[in-house]
Amino acid sequence: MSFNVLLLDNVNENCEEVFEECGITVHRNHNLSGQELYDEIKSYHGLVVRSATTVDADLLQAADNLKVVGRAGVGVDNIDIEEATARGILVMNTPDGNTISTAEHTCGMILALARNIPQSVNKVKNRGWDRKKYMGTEVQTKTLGIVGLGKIGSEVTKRMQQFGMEVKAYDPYASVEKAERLGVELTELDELLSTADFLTVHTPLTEKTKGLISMDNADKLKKGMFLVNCARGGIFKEDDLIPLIEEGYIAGVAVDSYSSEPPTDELYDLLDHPQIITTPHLGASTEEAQEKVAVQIARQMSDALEQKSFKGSLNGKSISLTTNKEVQPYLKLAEKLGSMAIQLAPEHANEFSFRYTGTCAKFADVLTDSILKGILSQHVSEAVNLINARHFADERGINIRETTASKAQTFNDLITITLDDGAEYQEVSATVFGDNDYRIVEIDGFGIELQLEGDIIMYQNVDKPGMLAGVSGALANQDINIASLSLGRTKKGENAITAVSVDKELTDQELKTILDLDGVRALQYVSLPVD
Ligand SMILES: NC(=O)c1ccc[n+]([C@@H]2O[C@H](COP(=O)([O-])OP(=O)(O)OC[C@H]3O[C@@H](n4cnc5c(N)ncnc54)[C@H](O)[C@@H]3O)[C@@H](O)[C@H]2O)c1
Ligand SMILES: O=C(O)[C@H](O)COP(=O)(O)O
Repeated sequence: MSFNVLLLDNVNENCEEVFEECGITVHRNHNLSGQELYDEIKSYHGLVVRSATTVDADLLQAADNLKVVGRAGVGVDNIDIEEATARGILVMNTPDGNTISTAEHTCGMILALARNIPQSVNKVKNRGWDRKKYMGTEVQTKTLGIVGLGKIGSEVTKRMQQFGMEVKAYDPYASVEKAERLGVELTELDELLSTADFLTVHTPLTEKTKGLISMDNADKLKKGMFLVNCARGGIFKEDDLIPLIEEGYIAGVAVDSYSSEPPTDELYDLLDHPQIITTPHLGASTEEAQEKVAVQIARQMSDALEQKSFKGSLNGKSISLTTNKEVQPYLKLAEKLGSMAIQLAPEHANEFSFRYTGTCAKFADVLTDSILKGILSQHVSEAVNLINARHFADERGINIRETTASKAQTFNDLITITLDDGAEYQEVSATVFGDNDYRIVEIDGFGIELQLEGDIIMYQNVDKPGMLAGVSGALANQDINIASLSLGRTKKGENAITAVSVDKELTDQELKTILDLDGVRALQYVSLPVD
C-alpha cells in the first residue's frame, strides 16, 4: 500500500526527505485551516504538526483515511488523543528531540530575569541610559526551584548548577535515586515555593499543574522570587501575574508559552508589564531541535505506517507490541478466542473474564486488547484495532476481569474466557502450538482439541453409541463434509461435548437438522476466519 502524509506548521524540511526516502508521498501546506483543512485531510494517511494546528475531534472526524498523527515536538495538548484513540488513529511525538534547546532557553530566561536583559536592551535601543534601574542579582548561591524533574527539568538543573545555584525540585513522580544522581533535593511543593529565589516549571499542563501559582497561594511564595514558564501557558495563572508583581510577591516573570497562541489582545496588554519578559514560544526553535524532531517523527511515522515499529506512540501501547515476535502468536490466539467467545455469549453479554496462564501471562494487557478486538469486531461497525478496542468496550459497558497465573498445568500457555451465566457454554480455553497452530483445548472443563478456525458446531449429548453417527449422517445427507472433530466426556455414559469442524458455512435450516436429532442439546455454531 502506498501512503501519503500532510506536513503542517512549518515542520523542518528534513521531514520531507526522510518520508521520501521511505517511499512515502509528502505534501506540505502551511496555510490550511478550517474547511480547507477538513477537505484536504481526507486523502492523507499521516499528518505532521507542531503546536500551531489544533487536531481536534472535528478534524479527526473529517480524516477518513488517517492512520497516524505525528507531533514534531513534545506537547500533545493540541491533539485530541481520546478522539484519535476512539477512531483507531495512532498519535506519536518525539519526546526528547527538543529537550536541550528548551533547557538552554530556560537558562537564558533565568539569566535574562536576573539581569533585566530584555528591558535594558529595549532602553538602549530607545536611546535611554539607566544603569541604576536595571541593577540585577547574581544567581550564584541562589536557590532554583524546579517543578517537574523530567527531561527538560533535569537539563536545566545541570546547567544552572554550573552557575553555582542550589537546585531543589518538586516532582511526585521522580525517584529519589534520580534526584540524588542530579544532586537535587526533592521537596514538597509548599517548601519549594517558600525557599526558591527562582522557580521554573517543566511539567505538562494538567488538572494538577493548572494555576500552580496564583494569588490563591501568593502567601506561600518567597517574597521577591522570580518565575519562569517555558512549559505550558496556564501553569501560572496569567490573570494573576500583574497582581503578584504589584503586590510585591514576585519580582518578575519570564514566559515562553501562553494559554492562547498567539495571545489575545487582553493577554498582550497584560504581557506589556515591564517586569514580565516574553518570548513567542521559542523553547524548541533552534535549527538543531527542529531538525531532530522532524527527522525523528518522519522515521517513526514511516515505520508505523509500514507496521515495522511503533516507537513514540502515545496511544498504541498494545499496537507497539504487535511487531514483537514472541507476542504475535498470542495476539492472534487471543483475537480468535475473543471472536469465538462472543459467538457463544448470550445477546447483550457484558461480563467477561480473561485468564492468562503460562508465558502469555506477562502480556496480559495487550492480549486483553486483542481479545476485545475479536469480541468487538463482530459488534461494531467501525474498524476495531488494538488502539481503540478498550474505548469501544468502555462505550458498550463491557466489564472485564483479568487474571493471570504464571504456571500452566497442562499446556505451556492457555487463554481462558469465561462468559456470562446465560451462555450455553461458560468457559473456553485455547492455546497455540508452535507459531501458528491455534487450538481450542477445553470447553467447560471437557478436554476438546480442535483448530480454532472455520465453521464449528458444538453440542452436548449423553455419551452413548450412535450419537456421532446420527450427526455425521445428518451432515452427509446435506452434503456437508466434516473437516475434523473432537469429543470430550466426563465419564463413560455421562455427559459429553462434541465439537465438529465442517467445510462450509451452515444455514439455520442445516443447523436445525442437527438440533432435531434425538439426544443433541445446547447446539452452538461459530464461524471463525481461516488464515
Ligand atoms: N517551550 C517550548 O517550546 C517547549 C519545548 C519542549 C517542551 N515543552 C514543554 O515542557 C514540558 C516538560 O517537557 P519534558 O520533555 O521535560 O517532559 P517530561 O515528561 O520529561 O517531564 C515532565 C515531568 O513533570 C513531572 N510532573 C508531572 N505532573 C507533575 C506535577 N503535578 N507536579 C510536579 N511534577 C509533575 C513528571 O513526573 C515529569 O518528570 C512539557 O509541558 C512540554 O510540552 C515546551
Ligand atoms: O511541546 C513542545 O515540543 C514545544 O512546546 C515546542 O512546540 P513547537 O514545536 O510548536 O515549537
